[in-house]
Amino acid sequence: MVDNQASDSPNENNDKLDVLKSTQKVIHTALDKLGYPDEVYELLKEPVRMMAVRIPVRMDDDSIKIFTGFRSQHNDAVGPTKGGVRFHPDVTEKEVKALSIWMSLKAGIVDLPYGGGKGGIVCDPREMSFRELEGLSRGYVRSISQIVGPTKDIPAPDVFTNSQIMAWMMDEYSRIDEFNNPGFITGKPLVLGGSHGRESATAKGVTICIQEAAKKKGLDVKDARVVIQGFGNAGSFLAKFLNDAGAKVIGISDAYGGLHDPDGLDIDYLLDRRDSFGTVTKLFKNTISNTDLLELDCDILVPAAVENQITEDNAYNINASIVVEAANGPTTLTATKILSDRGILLVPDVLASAGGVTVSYFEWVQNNQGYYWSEEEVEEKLYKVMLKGFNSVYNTAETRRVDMRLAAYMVGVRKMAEAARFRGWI
Ligand SMILES: NC(=O)C1=CN([C@@H]2O[C@H](COP(=O)(O)OP(=O)(O)OC[C@H]3O[C@@H](n4cnc5c(N)ncnc54)[C@H](O)[C@@H]3O)[C@@H](O)[C@H]2O)C=CC1
Ligand SMILES: O=C(O)CCC(=O)C(=O)O
Repeated sequence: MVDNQASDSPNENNDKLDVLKSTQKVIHTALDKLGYPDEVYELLKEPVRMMAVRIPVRMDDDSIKIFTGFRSQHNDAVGPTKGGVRFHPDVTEKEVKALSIWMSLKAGIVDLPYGGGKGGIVCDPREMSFRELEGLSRGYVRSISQIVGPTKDIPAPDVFTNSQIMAWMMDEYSRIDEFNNPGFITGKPLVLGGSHGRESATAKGVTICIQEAAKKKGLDVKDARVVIQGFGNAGSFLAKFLNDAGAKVIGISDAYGGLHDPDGLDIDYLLDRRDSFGTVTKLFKNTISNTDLLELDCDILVPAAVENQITEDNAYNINASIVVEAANGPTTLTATKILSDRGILLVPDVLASAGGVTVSYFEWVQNNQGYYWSEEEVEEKLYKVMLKGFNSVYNTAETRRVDMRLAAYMVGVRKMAEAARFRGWI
């Protein structure tokens, strides 16, 4: 039996889905286990900076709509903050804060010279035109321009944002700065200083974690049955990589439902038919719910969509021996404990999804030096970084007898705490 970070009392039901509270709880436990005093927790439990903005956008019908956006900078002791921008109707200030804390932890685990940042806008880009999205992207950059920049805070893509949106944001920032500034943002198109391999980097990193986790469980990926929730940037590339590696992808889903075929889905066909928001199931009559998808009998389950998908309500019904979190925050703390007690190996988000920010770092380095790397160089470097991150978390979990999430927090928080101490902040 390993030590788990969570044990909620029954009257704390809402708190269990509060991603900020739960991440604070694990940070506290991780710092305690590492022997840091309480001041360190007081510093790290909230972002050092949080900006809320109101963005007016002229819509296609000539009306003006005001959108709410956020940029959270968790901690910049190690270096500039870094993290994606999410366009989603469910974005909240608390969620963006938690997402920025997770970015700090990722940077610590894969040893990047960054702290964590994250942004979000409350909107549904699936219902906006191309021109309205451009107005919103540019308006967001104007609103946050004072606190971001290539040596301050570097945005990137996340849910429902892509390389086109990064291009508009880079162009707007370059106009404000009166200087062509590709290092302001990552995840750009290649012709604007993007990096080879960034688009598929998150899925590549997840694939490396799956391969390593499978070895630990004595499972061969090419014999594995895989279920993936989410068919966007992370989920669709992952389906492709695993399918190409010989695994049988038997279930995938998007926001509207899931597809299941115990003999394996035709991934190349689905990739061809998905839209730019990762929607594909609308084209099919025989779909299953996301709830049923998560409970399918499989070897490897990958939540690659949104938060709070595996909770105490379904954790006992998860039918996989390995769960690898491509999404940020898909499993609650209570569910983490249930899965761990059931002997399911859970590779946590802050490790598994760190491939994206790793190649974003490579993109920023290439922009700063004006010298660009081949796809092979990027892949080789990403593999080394992810393997090292996986091993340090796995070994910490083994030696400290804690679950992989707590181990990842222990590895991730240390660099930040040390940097803050050397700077004389605590
Ligand atoms: N894009 C990146 O580089 C990185 C993404 N992530 C995380 O991976 C997850 C997925 O992100 P992306 O693939 O980039 O987003 P995306 O926008 O490309 O795709 C999102 C997918 O999730 C589905 N989805 C949205 N809401 C859903 C819901 N309520 N239930 C079920 N499915 C839903 C969408 O239909 C789509 O298939 C997020 O948690 C994100 O933060 C983590 C690290 C890096
Ligand atoms: O590529 C980046 O800088 C950030 C990616 C991101 O937002 C994430 O890992 O959640």
